[in-house]
Amino acid sequence: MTQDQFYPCHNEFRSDTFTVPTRSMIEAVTMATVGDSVYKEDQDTLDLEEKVAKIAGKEAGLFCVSGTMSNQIGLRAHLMQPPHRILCDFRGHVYAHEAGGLATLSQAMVTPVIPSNGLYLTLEDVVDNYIPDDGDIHMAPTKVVSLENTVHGIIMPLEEIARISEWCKENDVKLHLDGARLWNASAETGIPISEYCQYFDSVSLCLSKSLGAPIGSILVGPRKFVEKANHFKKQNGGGIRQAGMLARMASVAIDENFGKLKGASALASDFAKFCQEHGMALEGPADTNFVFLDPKKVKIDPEVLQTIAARNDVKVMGNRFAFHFQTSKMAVENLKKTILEAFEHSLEHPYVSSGAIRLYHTKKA
Ligand SMILES: Cc1ncc(COP(=O)(O)O)c(C=O)c1O
Ligand SMILES: C[C@H](O)[C@H](N)C(=O)O
Repeated sequence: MTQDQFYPCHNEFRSDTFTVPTRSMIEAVTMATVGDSVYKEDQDTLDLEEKVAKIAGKEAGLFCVSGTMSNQIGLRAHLMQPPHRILCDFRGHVYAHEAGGLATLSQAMVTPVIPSNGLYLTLEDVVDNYIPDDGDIHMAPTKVVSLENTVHGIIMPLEEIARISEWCKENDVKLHLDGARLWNASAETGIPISEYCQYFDSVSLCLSKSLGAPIGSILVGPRKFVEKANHFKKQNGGGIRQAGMLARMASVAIDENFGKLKGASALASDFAKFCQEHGMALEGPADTNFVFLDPKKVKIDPEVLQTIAARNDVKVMGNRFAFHFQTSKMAVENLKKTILEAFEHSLEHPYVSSGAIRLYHTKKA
């Protein structure tokens, strides 16, 4: 990537959601169909839904404006009659970052579980926290287990997913995957998306994160399930009219950028190694495109980090550093300079956070 080819987000480490449409995506818009996708009359949208459903090995797909929408309407479509609850990782986006949607749209309780291995949920974590539907009127029974892969950039092993899936089937519990970054896991492991998805009743696959599409996620699952989820999509204002332009861009994103995900992970691994070599502890392994510093051990003041980052022309947020196919190597070097300066400052002035450690530290976010 030469200087004049830098993407506007080349120095963006807050999230891979900041990736921007490529020239080919923008050019594709001029050929997009313009049917009304609420009436299922937009061919490009139908083609994208079918394409991703096929990639996932599922019957049907539903284009949604966001990952939050595809997760929340998917979980809602699984949940029939309150009182009920979902079980998920305490870091799970469906619980931690979707504005309490489970409580409002699904009237659901949540069991947020801290993984006993510190990495990802195991079957034992699920069984130890599951509430059976046994008539006990004090309880809200567990009706859905919602996993996330990757979770904080960590790849959940297929074997563990298979164990949880088998148990869910035996116990009449639905299994959903927030697969916002399943693409990243698949790129790293070489395991096809469909092999991961086979274990789930539903999967939300984001196109607007590491793949670089401007908007969109696809919820995949059985056709009847997707039809019901579409009902909730419309109910919540997600019925988009001429979605073909967005669908076209997303389709190009899949075709052109999936192969670039490993490169982003390589940049993340390099940065993780740099941090560790300079005495900074990670919160977990940098399996894919995220590096999380352990905020309990690396006591960097987020505001100090932001000030130093601005001086070095990089954008950061909290203790997470995101890498994507539009990240420049120059920006990674500036990030290393930034974190080193902030870490050295913290050794003299350790930061103690008050309240929950949150991903969003900056007032602007
Ligand atoms: C793991 C995960 N799931 C779901 C979402 C929601 O996606 P969106 O921001 O498009 O609502 C995000 C956000 O990037 C995410 O990180
Ligand atoms: C957490 C935030 O909502 C967004 N999903 C991100 O990963 O940046």
